[in-house]
Amino acid sequence: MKTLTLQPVAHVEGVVHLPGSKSISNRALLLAALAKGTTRISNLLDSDDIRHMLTALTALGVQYQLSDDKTRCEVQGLGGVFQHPQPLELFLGNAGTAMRPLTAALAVSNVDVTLTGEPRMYERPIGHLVDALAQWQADIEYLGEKEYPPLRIRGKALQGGAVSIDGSVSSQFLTAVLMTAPLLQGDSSIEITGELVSKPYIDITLALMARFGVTVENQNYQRFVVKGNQHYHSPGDFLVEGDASSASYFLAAAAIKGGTIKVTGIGKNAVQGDIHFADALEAMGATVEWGFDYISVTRNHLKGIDRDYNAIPDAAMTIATTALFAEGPTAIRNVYNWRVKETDRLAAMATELRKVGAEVEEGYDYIRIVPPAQLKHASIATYNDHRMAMCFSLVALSDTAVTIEDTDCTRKTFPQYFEVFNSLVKNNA
Ligand SMILES: O=C(O)C1=C[C@@H](OP(=O)(O)O)[C@@H](O)[C@H](O)C1
Ligand SMILES: C=C(OP(=O)(O)O)C(=O)O
Repeated sequence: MKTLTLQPVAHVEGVVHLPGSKSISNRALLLAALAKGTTRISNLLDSDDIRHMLTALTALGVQYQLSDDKTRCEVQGLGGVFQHPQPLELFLGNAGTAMRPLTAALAVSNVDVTLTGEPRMYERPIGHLVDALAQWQADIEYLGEKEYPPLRIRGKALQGGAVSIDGSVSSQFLTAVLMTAPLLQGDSSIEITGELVSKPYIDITLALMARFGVTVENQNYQRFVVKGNQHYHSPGDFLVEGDASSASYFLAAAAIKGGTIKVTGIGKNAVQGDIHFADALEAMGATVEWGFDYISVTRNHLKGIDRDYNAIPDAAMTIATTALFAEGPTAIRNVYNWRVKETDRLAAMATELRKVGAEVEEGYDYIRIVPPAQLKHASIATYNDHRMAMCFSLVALSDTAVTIEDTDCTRKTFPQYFEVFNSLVKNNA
């Protein structure tokens, strides 16, 4: 286990060329695999979550060529569902963007697959997705605890029709159902029950499906209608946007200790909801500039704000540690599903923020943070959660060092995170 102590940072500035978006990389790979034609993906993310998707596609017989640096991938589409009738086991780590969409795609394919993962994956619910697929007569069996992976999927052609899906725990379930719906034999309609969480990720899904030639009728995020018996079609070249969630750490660093930091690979028209993290920083007082292919943030006096972050749960974690540098309290509300991600993020965040001296109130679906007058050095546990490690690096932007335990957990989405962070540090400027 690698532990890293970051010394106090006096100043940050620079430019970061963002690695590709995790959410877009895994969607693009799956749709490219199912599509007719060859897709040349560039700026693909190279991280554990993407590796799990690639390994699964290989096992399922998909042909692709990955560049040496793993950021370009040419995928030969199957032109339809997966064909692998022999029993197969696929290990998907803790990648929600592999587990959920593959569950649905495999349920309509000619396969007999067992989906496994890391221990934490077996604590992350998938019942709402399986319930929805069961309404299409999918054959999915829980091999462990009911409503959790591992799963055995005996895929087959499915007719489609009307289903309802609970959207209140994870949008990835709806994403999975939507991406699979065109591959059904008949038309389908998907009705949402409960408050749909993480809504902007549905926009990513619909945008990607459109790039691969399939349109969905979106009735105000309450009902979606999709024609059956369709094919995805390769767009030819596909460029993955930079990862907006990964951008949040650098933009926050600038707001706290800039200088100016510019991130490139995303901009004002990006499809990822997490670009709106910059709006939260602006509301806290930072100066934000938007270009077509960049966002830049410059330091200003920060004040705490009280907001609903349901739309951007990943980037919202970065607000929790930015709050340590703001005047007054900060509240992050309506993030119940932090509890079912890489760890129980509400509990983990509260525990670790208290270690550096903050006064924290943890509710069922919110966290409220009062910054201390003086941060304390602490050894931060990361709970095998990449975002805990990345968020807490910001503590070093004070006159106190911070120790981050198990920095390797950033491999899930951003293996080079600490090198990039260090490249922005200008203590001798
Ligand atoms: O669809 C996606 O790519 C994602 C959706 C979000 O999950 P939930 O919908 O479970 O909140 C997000 O937290 C996750 O990192 C990626
Ligand atoms: C919640 C996350 O991941 P996953 O895609 O596994 O849900 C995340 O990256 O913060």
